Amino acid sequence: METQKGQESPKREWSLRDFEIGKPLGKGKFGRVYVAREAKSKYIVALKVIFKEQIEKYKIQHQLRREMEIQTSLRHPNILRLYGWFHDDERIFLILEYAHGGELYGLLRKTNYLSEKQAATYILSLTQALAYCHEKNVIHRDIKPENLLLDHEGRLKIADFGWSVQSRSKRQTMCGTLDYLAPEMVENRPHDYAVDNWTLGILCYEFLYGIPPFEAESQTDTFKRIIKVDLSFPSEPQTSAEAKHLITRLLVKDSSKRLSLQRIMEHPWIVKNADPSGICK
Ligand SMILES: CCc1cccc(CC)c1NC(=O)n1cc2c(c1)/C(=N\C(=O)c1ccc(N3CCN(C)CC3)cc1)N=N2
Repeated sequence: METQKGQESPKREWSLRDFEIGKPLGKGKFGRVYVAREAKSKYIVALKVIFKEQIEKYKIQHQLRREMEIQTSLRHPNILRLYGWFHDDERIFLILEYAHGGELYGLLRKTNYLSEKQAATYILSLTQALAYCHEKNVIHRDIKPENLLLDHEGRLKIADFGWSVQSRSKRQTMCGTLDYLAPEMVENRPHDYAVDNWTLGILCYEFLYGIPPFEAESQTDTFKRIIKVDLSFPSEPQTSAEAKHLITRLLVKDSSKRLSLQRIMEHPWIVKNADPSGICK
């Protein structure tokens, strides 16, 4: 945590005794996430509890280690902080930034779809976070609405460790949904940074229409629609030509032809609609 003067607190050894545990935020295959309060500073965090026997069982120690090292090294306003971690005999505890606003997915479900200003603001935040990740050679953040949180001011936070912990409020199709995967991913071809540009196109469409563009009854049909880039825009709700232009320039099968992150930030729809502060009231 930052101390009052805002400089980093020294790397100290944390333990469960340092925290008062609150209500569970979600649960799943590897463990649960709770609200927690650090006893001395009263600082609110989210505590992700992962069971060691689950990690041994699924042989993912190194993946977890890599994800934790990446997450600890990332410092960006739109990426959820991992402050530190500790463990006891049977569990590993991740001390995470607490996002008071909950899941963006919840907001999307409640309002069906977002305004162009809100959608553009979140796409800009995601683009800036991804540009930062790509600078640090981190690709393929698993960005789908279920992995996006909102802080107390409504600022977007990418909250994934590439670590699927299923929580109650997640879509059933969540586990293994193909909706967000680029053609090169679903065709199991080598993928690079440009998969994230594709996913930004998917999310922009879903923010504006409330459903991902290639949604279909079965995974096989979604698969077919993705590799065909079978993209069409519903007549409702009305969206601007610029918004459709941006989506069309991202959902391109040839990954080298997708709009770059820099060009997304300069796109007329983003420049006109996004709130640079990342907060759109
Ligand atoms: C939930 C466990 C899980 C499974 C899979 C992936 C992820 C990453 C998003 C997670 N979450 C995770 O790691 N999380 C790390 C987190 C975190 C989750 C979180 N907050 C919440 O989950 C949350 C949810 C609802 C909330 N509401 C308050 C306002 N109300 C009106 C509505 C409810 C407020 C906060 N803060 N850091």
